[in-house]
Amino acid sequence: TGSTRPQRLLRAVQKKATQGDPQSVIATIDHFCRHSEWAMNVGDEKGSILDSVVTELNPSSALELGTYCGYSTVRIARLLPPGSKLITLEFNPAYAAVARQVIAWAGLNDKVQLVEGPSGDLIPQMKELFGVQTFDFVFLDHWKDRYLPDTKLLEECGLLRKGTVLLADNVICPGTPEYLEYIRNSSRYESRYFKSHLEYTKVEDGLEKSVFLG
Ligand SMILES: O=c1[nH]cnc2c(O)cc(-c3ccc(F)cc3)cc12
Ligand SMILES: [Mg+2]
Repeated sequence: TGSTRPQRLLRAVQKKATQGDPQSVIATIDHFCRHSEWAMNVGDEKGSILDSVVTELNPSSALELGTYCGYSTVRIARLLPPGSKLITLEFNPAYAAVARQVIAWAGLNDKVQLVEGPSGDLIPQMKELFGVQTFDFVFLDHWKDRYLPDTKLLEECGLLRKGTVLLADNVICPGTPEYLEYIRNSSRYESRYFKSHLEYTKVEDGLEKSVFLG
């Protein structure tokens, strides 16, 4: 009964990062994943692209699918304007428990609502449970086989508006071919691929940014 990798990542954050300082939490996790144990955070290279998309959009309401240890949650929430809200969905309770503590250490509790459960069940409840009208920004980073069904669900539940930006991680590695096929051929989206690398490696990966046209 040893510790898990997410628990060791959390321990590194609580040991080395400054409480209330999101940048130091980000830097600590990147150092841990580069020099101690690889973990599936979006990472610093793709994370910079994520930062530029969020900064340009300045969203009031954002959704993240797949919290894991909270690394991208912290990256996004630190850039949000006062009064805005990031809802992040995680179905693995062990990951959620670690992420709550990482988000708290970064001092971002007032901007983030972490909800445990399967995205397919939670997305239809967004309006009634969290008073969401539509999302300005959605970061897809949970499971490759859920990207397409969850995107269709977001459309059907009226959670996207003209101009909503979807940003999808891992469209090359592990790869989301059905999602790419749909989103790149749909007249309801304008898409662009940002070539990058799998976190902390030289393997190709990238982010797909898609604007919903309504
Ligand atoms: O399952 C994943 N969810 C979200 N993000 C991921 C991510 O950024 C990377 C990977 C991943 C990539 C290569 C590999 F050899 C093993 C795992 C998985 C996920
Ligand atoms: Mg990912």
